[in-house]
Amino acid sequence: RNKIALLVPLAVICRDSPQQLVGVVGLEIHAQIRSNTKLFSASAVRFSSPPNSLVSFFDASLPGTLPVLNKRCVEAAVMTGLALNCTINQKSLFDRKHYFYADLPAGYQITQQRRPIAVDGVLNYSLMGGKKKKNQVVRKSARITQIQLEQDSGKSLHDDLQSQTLIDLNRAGVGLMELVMEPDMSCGEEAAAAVRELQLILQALGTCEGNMSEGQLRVDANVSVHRPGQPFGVRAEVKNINSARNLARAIDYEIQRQIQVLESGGTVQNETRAYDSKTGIFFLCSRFMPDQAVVVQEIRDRLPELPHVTRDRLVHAYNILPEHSFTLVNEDGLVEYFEAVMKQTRMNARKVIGWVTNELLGQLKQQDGSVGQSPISPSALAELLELQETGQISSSGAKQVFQEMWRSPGKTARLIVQEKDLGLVSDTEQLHGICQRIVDSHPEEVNAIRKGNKKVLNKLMGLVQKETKGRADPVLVQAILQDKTS
Ligand SMILES: Nc1ncnc2c1ncn2[C@@H]1O[C@H](COP(=O)(O)OP(=O)(O)OP(=O)(O)O)[C@@H](O)[C@H]1O
Ligand SMILES: [Mg+2]
Ligand SMILES: [Mg+2]
Repeated sequence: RNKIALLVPLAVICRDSPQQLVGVVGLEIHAQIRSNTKLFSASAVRFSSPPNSLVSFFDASLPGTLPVLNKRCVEAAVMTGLALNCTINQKSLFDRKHYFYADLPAGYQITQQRRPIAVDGVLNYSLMGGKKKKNQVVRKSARITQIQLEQDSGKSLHDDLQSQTLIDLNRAGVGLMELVMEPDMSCGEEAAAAVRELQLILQALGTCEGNMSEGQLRVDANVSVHRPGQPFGVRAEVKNINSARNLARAIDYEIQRQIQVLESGGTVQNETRAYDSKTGIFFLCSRFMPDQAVVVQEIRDRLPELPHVTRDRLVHAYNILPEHSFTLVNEDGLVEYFEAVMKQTRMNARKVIGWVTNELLGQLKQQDGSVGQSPISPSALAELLELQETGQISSSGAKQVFQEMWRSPGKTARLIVQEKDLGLVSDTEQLHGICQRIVDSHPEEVNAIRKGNKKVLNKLMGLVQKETKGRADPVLVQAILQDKTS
């Protein structure tokens, strides 16, 4: 069950060329449904609880117990299906998938195969690419064959010292959505971008927490290679991947491996699981209860703003670049932070983006922190930006203040400007004096300016700023220097 992929960082270029063998990738994604109770029983769903403390008779498959379908799980799957442009089947059926494994006490998993809850969807996602590489948003899509509701299995805990395996059934019966996708992708980078987008959508919907390292989102990658125009090759399955980055690496490694196998005259083996005989239908026999009805239209009305809509909205509302909308949406809490700052400052959005993505994210990345842990609140940052915007401090001064605010949380920008004497020097007389000294000591530059080389003026402005440690009011300095060199 635990095929471990050997991970070697390799990049596969996502490009079609008629002679070359290229990768074909289809994902199966298991998303644990965010719900208080399991799919068919009232046991609680919780992580890191004592082993076997969340197990009802049904979860342990004791005879005489019956499943009761959890409405919340159905709603989550319907909502996810709607967000992914699926058709919702008004009537769907459960099937039994029989296989024998210690952490599956019934000997079968209740899943959906023939008539799943949602079908025919599409996941739209984007990559950073383009000719100049990585500065253009390239839009892609991958079709979703179906979304099926199914039970999670228990967990096997291997005790190597005593060479025995212990079973924890806390996870047995937790609701999963399996998203089966068409083989529409061609390399690891695409798969990773698609999974990241899906993760954002699930989190926006609240139907799955989407944490890959905790196993809430598990991705199996089916990988094959072929020559474009030819039928697909035999697929191998790569499992147990715990991050989007490792997913990309594992897929690219597998594509390269298969290309090498084929080019050296070998054949790719279809590595399938031993336990997937798909027999038997399971009917959920229950009386119709009106309060248990799931109304698709009601869920459609409740859909929250999805990540691609958020990105479009940000681009239009603030006139920012598409790539910046990706940065904002990708970082948990950053959209809210940015919009809160925007409400409280007159500074232009693109300048604010610079502050948020360079200064704020830069600091957070250094400390491996999240936006929620920023010692500088949106309103504190807005206050600082206002000082810059109204010409009370220069942009380099503002950056110094930012660093100081980071070090001493609670101190306002205004206070730091006072304490450190970082305010802009706009005392005309004082600036006149400084400018005169610079003009007197640089006759060649002044001559060049008088002959029409206006660029040299910037050099003089730089010298004034050097003398005032970047605190001179740039507008005033420019006016004074222009006057003195005309
Ligand atoms: N030639 C191929 N190359 C790459 N991927 C493929 C190819 N053919 C099918 N796939 C992908 O394989 C996956 C098949 O998933 P599906 O759940 O239907 O069957 P399974 O893998 O046999 O079942 P299980 O759920 O037990 O893993 C899909 O994601 C599909 O896109
Ligand atoms: Mg599979
Ligand atoms: Mg499958």
